[in-house]
Amino acid sequence: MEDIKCDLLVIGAGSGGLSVAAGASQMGASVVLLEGHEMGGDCLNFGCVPSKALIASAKAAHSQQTSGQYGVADQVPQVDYAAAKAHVKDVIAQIAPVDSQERFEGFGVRVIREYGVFVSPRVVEAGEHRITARRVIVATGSSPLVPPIPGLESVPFLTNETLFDLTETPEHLLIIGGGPIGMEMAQAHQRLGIRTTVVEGAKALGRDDPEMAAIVLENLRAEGVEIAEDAMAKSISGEAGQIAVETQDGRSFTGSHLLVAVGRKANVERLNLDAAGIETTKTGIKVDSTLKTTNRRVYAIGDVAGGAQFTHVAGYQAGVIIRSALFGLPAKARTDHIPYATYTDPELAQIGPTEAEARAIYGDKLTVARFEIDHNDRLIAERKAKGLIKAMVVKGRPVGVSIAGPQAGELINLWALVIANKLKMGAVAGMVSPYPTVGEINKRAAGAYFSPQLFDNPKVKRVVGFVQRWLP
Ligand SMILES: Cc1cc2nc3c(=O)[nH]c(=O)nc-3n(C[C@H](O)[C@H](O)[C@H](O)COP(=O)(O)OP(=O)(O)OC[C@H]3O[C@@H](n4cnc5c(N)ncnc54)[C@H](O)[C@@H]3O)c2cc1C
Ligand SMILES: NC(=O)c1ccc[n+]([C@@H]2O[C@H](COP(=O)([O-])OP(=O)(O)OC[C@H]3O[C@@H](n4cnc5c(N)ncnc54)[C@H](O)[C@@H]3O)[C@@H](O)[C@H]2O)c1
Repeated sequence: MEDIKCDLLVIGAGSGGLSVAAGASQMGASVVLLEGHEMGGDCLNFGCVPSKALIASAKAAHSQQTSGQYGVADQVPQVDYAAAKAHVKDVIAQIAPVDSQERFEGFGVRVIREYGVFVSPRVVEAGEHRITARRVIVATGSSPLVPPIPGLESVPFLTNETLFDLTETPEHLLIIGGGPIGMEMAQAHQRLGIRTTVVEGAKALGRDDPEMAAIVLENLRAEGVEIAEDAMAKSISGEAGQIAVETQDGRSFTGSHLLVAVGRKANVERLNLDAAGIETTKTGIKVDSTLKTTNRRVYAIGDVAGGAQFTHVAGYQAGVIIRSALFGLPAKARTDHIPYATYTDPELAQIGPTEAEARAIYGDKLTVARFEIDHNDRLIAERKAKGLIKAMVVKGRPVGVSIAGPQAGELINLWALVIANKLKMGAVAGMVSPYPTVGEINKRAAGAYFSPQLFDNPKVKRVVGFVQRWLP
């Protein structure tokens, strides 16, 4: 057993752990990084990157099928599913060097490719190494939740960890779960020519504003994705190539392949957290607003910390704890300025509370400004003008924004800046956007906030009338 002492021990080389290790080592801390599986974690290997690469294949196929509207004859795309998966692997390989062991060793990080296990509040063992660190950061991520649905264990099924390795073309993909994974993968497969059915126990995209989700779901259904809602999977039967999902209300759905996408579970089992006095909750490791666990020398960040499960959240939290662990400065993690997007077509993006959530919090103080994306000239030119933006505004400041439409994930960036810096709607209204851009949507939403105050205001009309009488 080799004994190692260091300033920071980071457990998990995914989005959160790598950000801490890169930042802390380059600022002069001695850092040990443990990774039991693939460098890069879920995002690079089984999550964001492969899913967005497959969505790109699907978009290419869809463009061929829909080019007739631009005067360029439609064609039936010749999809090679295995080649699309080869493209996915190639994209992962292009990004992998950024997350590689070699790159981190170049920063001076000691990378150990083993799973870490706490043996005491300050000591972690990993293979033949015993590490004592001033501070420990648990960034072990999450894994697909496999629900205890009777029969699931007796049929072959896919999760996000195996889907991107599948090269045989499914004839009919059944997906249990209509969250972001289910809906992104449903549309991607449908566009690649694969019949797709989503079996959702409650409402598809149910975490989003229902009015915004409906815009996305309508388009997915129009493209042929079958979406069954209020369809809680109760039992599963069949065999490879012929799998049936029965729902609680007696419906039955059959497909050739099954993808299970019903949420995540935090990766805590291997850690032996009891030995370190670290408590957990139902969703992950218990942390306070500074991301400290119940062991004050140990932080938890990213998916394992049980909050919003996104790569940019893990990255943001990494910055917060570097401030506190390296410089001893107080640093609290905010959540009000965190955006997220679902990369269906159209996309769905959110920051802060939805309209219903904002009404519950702010009551009469809330104003909701809306702009129909159908009136954006650039999107009209591209025949993609469908969608909606809503800004939830309190005392002139946006607290939340919802966007359903093309490039919603890009458009929400501006609001992330505005909300992070507590800017007012006037800052967005006063900005000049180049014409014709999709980004004008944001300015139009701000305009929609001010127009009742300017155009439906008798006082303004009286003042203008008065001034006009006296102006030379
Ligand atoms: C299909 C899919 C698509 C997604 N798309 C997006 C997206 O578009 N945008 C977005 O923001 N988010 C997306 N996410 C979520 C995103 O992938 C996660 O939020 C992010 O990866 C979390 O980072 P993390 O550092 O917490 O964990 P991870 O990236 O999962 O890294 C944790 C690492 O810890 C390792 N580990 C676990 N236990 C131990 C141990 N005991 N010792 C050592 N190592 C250990 C694991 O092997 C893993 O490599 C997606 C997720 C999925 C599944
Ligand atoms: N674009 C992105 O940023 C992106 C993309 C994919 C995943 N993610 C992250 O990964 C997380 C996990 O995604 P997810 O889609 O697996 O989970 P999710 O929890 O968001 O959605 C799971 C869905 O499965 C349904 N469900 C649960 N049990 C069921 C059953 N027995 N039968 C039928 N339906 C059932 C739930 O009602 C829910 O709608 C997301 O919350 C997100 O944080 C992000």
